[in-house]
Amino acid sequence: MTLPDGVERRRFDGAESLATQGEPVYGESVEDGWRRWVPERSKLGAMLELGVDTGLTGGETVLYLGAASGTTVSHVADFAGPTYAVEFAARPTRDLLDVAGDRDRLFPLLKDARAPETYAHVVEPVDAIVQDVATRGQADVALANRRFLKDDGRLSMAVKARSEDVTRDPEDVFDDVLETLEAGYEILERRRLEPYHDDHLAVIARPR
Ligand SMILES: C[S@@+](CC[C@H](N)C(=O)[O-])C[C@H]1O[C@@H](n2cnc3c(N)ncnc32)[C@H](O)[C@@H]1O
Repeated sequence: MTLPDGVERRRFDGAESLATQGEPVYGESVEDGWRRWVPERSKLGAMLELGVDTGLTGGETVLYLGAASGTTVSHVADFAGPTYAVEFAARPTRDLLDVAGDRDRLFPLLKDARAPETYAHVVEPVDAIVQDVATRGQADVALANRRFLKDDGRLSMAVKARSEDVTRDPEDVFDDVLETLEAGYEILERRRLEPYHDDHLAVIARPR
C-alpha cells in the first residue's frame, strides 16, 4: 500500500509517525512544518497506519462526512484537493471554520449527512468519500451520499459498532452494516482498527 502524495513517515520525538504539511490543529507535534497524524485520534489515520488500501493518492476531490472539529479532515485537506466537510453539530463546526481559515481547499458545510439534497448544489462529483459519523444507520448515510461519488471513486468508511447497537457482538453488527452497504457498493476491504480504535471497522468500497 502506498501512502497518498503529501502523506509521509517522519520522526517525532524519536518515533516514526505519519504526517502531513499544514498548520497544527489539535495539539499534535510539529517538526519542520510536518504535523504528526495521530492514529489514536483519527480513524483514517489508523487505516493508513495499518496499511489499509484507501485508494487515496493525493490531490483528489473529497467529501468528508462527520468532520467534527476537524482533526482528521484537516490532514485530508493538507494532501487532497477540494475537500467538502459535512458536520451537523454547530459547536464543532465553529472550530472547523477556524481550521478551514488556514486551508483554502477545505469547505465546511453545516449539514445533515442523511439529507444530501441539502448540499447537492454545492458538492461536485468526488473521487473519494471519507465517512466517520459514529451514528445509527452508518450504511444508510454512505448509501445516501453515493450519488456524489464518481464511478471509479472510493468510499473509506469507519463503522463504530456501539453506535448501531451497544448490546450486540461487534462482528455481527459489522456483518449487518456491510450487507446493507452492498445495496450500492462493492466491498473491497474490511479491517478492524485495533489497537487504535476499539470495536471499529474500516470498510473500503466502490460504487456498483
Ligand atoms: C466520531 S466523530 C468524527 C470525528 C472526526 N471524523 C475526526 O476524526 O476528526 C462523529 C461526528 O459525526 C457527526 N455526525 C453524526 N451524524 C451526523 C450526520 N447525520 N450528519 C453530519 N454529521 C454527523 C457528529 O456530530 C460527530 O461530530
